[in-house]
Amino acid sequence: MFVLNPKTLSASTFIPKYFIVPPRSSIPPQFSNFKSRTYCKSNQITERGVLFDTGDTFFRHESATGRDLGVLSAALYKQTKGQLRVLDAMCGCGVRSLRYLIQSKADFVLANDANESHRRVILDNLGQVERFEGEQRRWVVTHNEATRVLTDCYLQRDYFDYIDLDSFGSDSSFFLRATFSSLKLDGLVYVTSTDGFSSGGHRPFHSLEAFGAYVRPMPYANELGLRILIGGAVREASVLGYHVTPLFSYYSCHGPVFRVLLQLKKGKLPEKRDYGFICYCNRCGNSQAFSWGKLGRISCPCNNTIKDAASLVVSGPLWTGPLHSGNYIMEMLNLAEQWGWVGEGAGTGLEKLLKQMFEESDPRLPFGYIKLDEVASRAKTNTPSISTITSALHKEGYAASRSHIAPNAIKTDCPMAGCIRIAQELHGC
Ligand SMILES: C[S@@+](CC[C@H](N)C(=O)[O-])C[C@H]1O[C@@H](n2cnc3c(N)ncnc32)[C@H](O)[C@@H]1O
Repeated sequence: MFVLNPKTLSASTFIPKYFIVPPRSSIPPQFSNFKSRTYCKSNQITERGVLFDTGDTFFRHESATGRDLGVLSAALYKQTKGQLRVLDAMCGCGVRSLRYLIQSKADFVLANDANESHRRVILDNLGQVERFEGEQRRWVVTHNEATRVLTDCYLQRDYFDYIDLDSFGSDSSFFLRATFSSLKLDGLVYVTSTDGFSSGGHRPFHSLEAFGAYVRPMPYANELGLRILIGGAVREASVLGYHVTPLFSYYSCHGPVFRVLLQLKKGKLPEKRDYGFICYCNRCGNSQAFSWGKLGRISCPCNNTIKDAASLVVSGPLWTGPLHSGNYIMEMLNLAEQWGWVGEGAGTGLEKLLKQMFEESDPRLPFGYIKLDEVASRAKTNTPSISTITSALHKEGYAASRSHIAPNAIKTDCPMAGCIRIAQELHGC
């Protein structure tokens, strides 16, 4: 699709064509399903002190935490790079665009939604920015199909610092190549998937199409949802000669919603072992990650071999590396503290989440999580409490943490047999 890479050509000025709105008939049929689903009738809502109207657009209160994380990361970008141009490619009522302008102090936001009927509510919401700040307009609203907007920006060498892709299902994969083409190097993409069927391994051929990963049922399905989303992005970036790494990954059961913040860099993935396959053994409950070279020769320490396909399950290729950067999560937590979003009187949700993400970023912790119900059923005991089993694991020198993805699970480098033994010892067996 893209032959020239203008990022490597000299920069030139251009006249943005954002106001050109194509007739609806120019939207390809696969994107014609733009009817807004009204989850919340026209009403005014305040999110972290920002007032906006949801109109008749698709809006979910439950996504507020995902929006908080986006706003924090965009603000950190602005603080470190000194500039911030955001493309909110599927803006709905424009709440994110508004928050990027007001809270992240974006220099410019292009708010796009293919559904033209959202125009009034988006304009009203973003119109507040000038009313309160009395400054020149820093935003533009368009109603194009997202790939067209992204491709136009790429062709005009109008690169963005931060692109928010908040699409339905597994659609985001469709936009990734055009997104990476219109993003600055070191720029950030905040991408969403709501495809819980693929991560559950219920439609491996669909996940293959959408994310390039053949996924089969495994106990840590919701982590797989994040890993196939990142893995799909790694694949798309590599086609263009780039690589991406996640700064944070966030799962919310409301939807479900999988969100990752990716940073674009030039060249190949530095750590090849971060992209590969994972294998789960139904017989012993252990998991392992492995690269292309070992595919076909995989066996489990319990002597289960790939020939016993029913009990040794392989998924991939997908992202097998870290889900978060610990340092980055700390920076987000510090900023959230400065803004009064965490700490005394701020509610515990965001603080708890960021602290759990920080714990999960311990490099000793492998991919996946172990559900304590599975430990209990293998150990034939009652389910141990998370705090008891994690402190027992720490005492034995293992790394162990909660998982923000699954409330009744732990992440640990202790093999399943060790967890079973500890659970039995805790119950005096
Ligand atoms: C999940 S909603 C966005 C919600 C919004 N970002 C928020 O946080 O409230 C997805 C939006 O994408 C729009 N949309 C769907 N497919 C699109 C496409 N191909 N191009 C542009 N917009 C699209 C829909 O009209 C819808 O408003």
